[in-house]
Amino acid sequence: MDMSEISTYKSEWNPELVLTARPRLLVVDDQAVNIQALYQVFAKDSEVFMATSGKQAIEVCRQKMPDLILLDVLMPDMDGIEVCQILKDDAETQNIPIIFVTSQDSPEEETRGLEVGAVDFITKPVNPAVVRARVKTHLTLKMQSDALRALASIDGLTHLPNRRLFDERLEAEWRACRRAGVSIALIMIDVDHFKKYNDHYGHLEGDNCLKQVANSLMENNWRGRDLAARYGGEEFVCLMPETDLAGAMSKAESLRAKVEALAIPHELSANADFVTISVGVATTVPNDEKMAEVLLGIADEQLYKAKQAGRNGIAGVELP
Ligand SMILES: Nc1nc2c(ncn2[C@@H]2O[C@H](COP(=O)(O)OP(=O)(O)OP(=O)(O)O)[C@@H](O)[C@H]2O)c(=O)[nH]1
Repeated sequence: MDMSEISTYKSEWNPELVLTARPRLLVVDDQAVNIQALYQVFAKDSEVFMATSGKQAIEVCRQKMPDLILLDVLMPDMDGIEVCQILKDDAETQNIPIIFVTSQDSPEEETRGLEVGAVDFITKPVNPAVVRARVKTHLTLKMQSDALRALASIDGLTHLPNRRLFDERLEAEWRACRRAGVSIALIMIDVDHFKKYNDHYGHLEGDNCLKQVANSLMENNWRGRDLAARYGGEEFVCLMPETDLAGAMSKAESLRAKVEALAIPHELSANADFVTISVGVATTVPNDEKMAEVLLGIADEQLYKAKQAGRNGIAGVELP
C-alpha cells in the first residue's frame, strides 16, 4: 500500500502521521527539580507532560496517552513499580514503554523493574546525552510498532478501519459503557443491490463505488470515540459509545441521506436511480447479562427490516 495515499479519518490510524508525529513524553517524579532536569532535555523536540505522584501519573497517562514514560521508582503513596503494574494491566495503556529513573541501581531493583514490564533503567543523576539516546531508541521502536498496528487496522480498499479494529474497539467501549451505565449504539450499513451494480458496471467500478460510500462515512462529523469501519464486502458498521436510540437514528438518517446525495448512477437498482444504502440501528445499556455480539445481531436484523421495507431507509430498536 502506498502510505502517501492513506487519509484515514483519525490520525491514530494513519501510519504516516504516526511515524512523523511529535513525540509525547510523560515525566513522573515527586521532586520538581528532577522533573525540571528532564524537561530541559526533552522540551525542544517533544511535548512533555509532568506528574508528581503515582496516582497523578496514571490519570495524566490515561488522558494524554504519551508515547513514553520516564518513571521515578521511589515515590510516597504509590511507587513506580505499582504504577507500572497498573498501566501494564490496562489494555489502553499497556503498549506505552516505561523507563524507570532511579537512584537505586542494584541488580535486584533493576530485575524487579524489568519483570513488571519496564523497557529500560536509567540511574540518577541523569546524564542528558545518555537519557536522550535511550529515549530516542525506545521512541523509535514505539512509533514503528504504532505504525504497524495502524497499518494492520486499516482496510486496504477504503482506508477505513477494518473489522479487526472494530471488534477490538467494540469490546473496549462495551466495557466502558457498562461501567458508566450509559447507552451504546451500533449502526449496520449495507449498499443496496450491489451485486447488480458489480454485474452491470464491473468489479472495478464496484470498488470505486465502495470507496465513495466509505469517504462519505469518514466525513460525517463523528465524535471522539465514534468509529466507522468496513465490516466486510459492501457492509459497513459504526460504533457510537454514550449514544441513545434517538441520537443514533439521527446519525443513521444523515448517513443514508449523504450516500443518496452522492448521486452515483445505478441503472439496475430496483429502488432508485442512484446507489443507496439501508441502515440498521441497535442500542442498549450494556450489563453483565448482555453480549456485544447480540447487539450486533440485532442491528443486522434491523438492517434486514430496512431492506424489506423497500431499501434506502433506516430501522432501529432499543434493547431493554
Ligand atoms: N466491487 C466489489 N464488490 C464487492 C466487494 N465485496 C463484496 N462485493 C460484492 O457485493 C455483492 C453483495 O451482494 P448481495 O449480498 O447479494 O447483496 P446486494 O446485491 O447488495 O442486495 P441487497 O443487499 O439485498 O440490496 C456481491 O456481489 C459481492 O461480490 C468489494 O470489495 N468490491
